[in-house]
Amino acid sequence: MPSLPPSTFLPPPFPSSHLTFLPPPTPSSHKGFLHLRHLTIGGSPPYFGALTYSSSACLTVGSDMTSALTMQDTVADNLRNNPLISGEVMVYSGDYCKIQEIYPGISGTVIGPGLGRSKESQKWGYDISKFLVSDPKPRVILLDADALWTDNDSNIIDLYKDSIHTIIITPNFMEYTRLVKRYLPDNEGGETGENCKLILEILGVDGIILKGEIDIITTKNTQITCEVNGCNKRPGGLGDVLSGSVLVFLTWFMKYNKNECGIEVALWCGCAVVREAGRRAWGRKKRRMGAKDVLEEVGEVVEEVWPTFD
Ligand SMILES: NC(=O)C1=CN([C@@H]2O[C@H](COP(=O)(O)OP(=O)(O)OC[C@H]3O[C@@H](n4cnc5c(N)ncnc54)[C@H](OP(=O)(O)O)[C@@H]3O)[C@@H](O)[C@H]2O)[C@@H](O)CC1
Ligand SMILES: Nc1ncnc2c1ncn2[C@@H]1O[C@H](COP(=O)(O)OP(=O)(O)OP(=O)(O)O)[C@@H](O)[C@H]1O
Repeated sequence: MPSLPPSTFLPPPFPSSHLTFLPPPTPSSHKGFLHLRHLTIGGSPPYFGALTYSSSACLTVGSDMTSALTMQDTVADNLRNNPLISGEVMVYSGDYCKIQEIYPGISGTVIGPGLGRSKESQKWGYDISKFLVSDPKPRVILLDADALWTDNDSNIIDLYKDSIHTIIITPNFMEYTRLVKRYLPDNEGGETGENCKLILEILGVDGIILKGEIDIITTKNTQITCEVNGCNKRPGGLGDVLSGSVLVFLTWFMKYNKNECGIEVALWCGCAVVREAGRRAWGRKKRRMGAKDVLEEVGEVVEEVWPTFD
């Protein structure tokens, strides 16, 4: 009987002192100030689960408040029943009213989980992206899943090229393959790590997490891997848990980091936490493990690696 692989969370592939960027708990901070507010955008039927996983991960990792924006009332109703989504659940179908109201308080956004690939949902994602990109205050924006879909006349990702914001993309194997085909057609057989660097430059983004058996993290300055032991099953939704988790670590890093290191540290933390949570969920549930079980472990992992003291 194979036993659970051991935890390989620590040491990280950089000095452990670089892990010390999480906000110090204090009893006096007001809502959204210390652990920040986040926004997840996507979720069209039948994919509202993806948006739920991503938003829930934000809160479980430690966000003060997470809001969600979707295009369908039915999706919004489902999200409203999720106690982990403590912020507004908004439906956008024609004007930016509500998102404009809350956006000034948002530190970071994920766009894409369950967004869908139909013409209608891609156009919706494109319109929202125009709003996100045009905001004059630099923020963190993470493009995941269907925000990376490239079979359109106008691709969402092209809007984010060289923007003032910190832009991260988190493709899975297929999403990455499509990006290489679209943006590096002559280099399809190229070495993966090398192609990641080229894709980063062509897209004009700040970071790429290529998810897989090993997560390859590429930034403008470096490339590292996250090889923390994970789970032996790939239930749908793990990538969504990853996008919400990475978002929170990165917004914390942007606000609180005082070490001499780059954003790859925050990206690695998000990947490592989800992989370690996956290892624990696998140990507990084996074949019946789902993304929800991983989500349940994420907060424990964060607390063990970065304990809070009263
Ligand atoms: N709960 C929800 O609501 C969730 C909703 N989600 C939403 O689902 C939608 C579809 O997303 P996706 O990622 O499944 O679609 P896509 O990119 O076409 O990949 C599928 C194809 O890729 C292949 N394939 C995959 N990995 C491979 C590998 N390593 N190596 C080789 N092949 C590999 C695989 O081939 P197969 O293994 O089946 O032969 C299959 O054909 C999307 O809208 C997303 O937002 C998800 O977020 C999940 C949770
Ligand atoms: N072969 C693998 N071995 C170990 N971990 C993996 C493997 N493939 C992916 N992972 C981990 O699973 C997580 C999600 O990656 P995955 O490729 O399943 O994303 P995804 O397809 O976008 O997920 P989703 O189902 O949410 O769309 C990442 O944390 C990644 O590190």
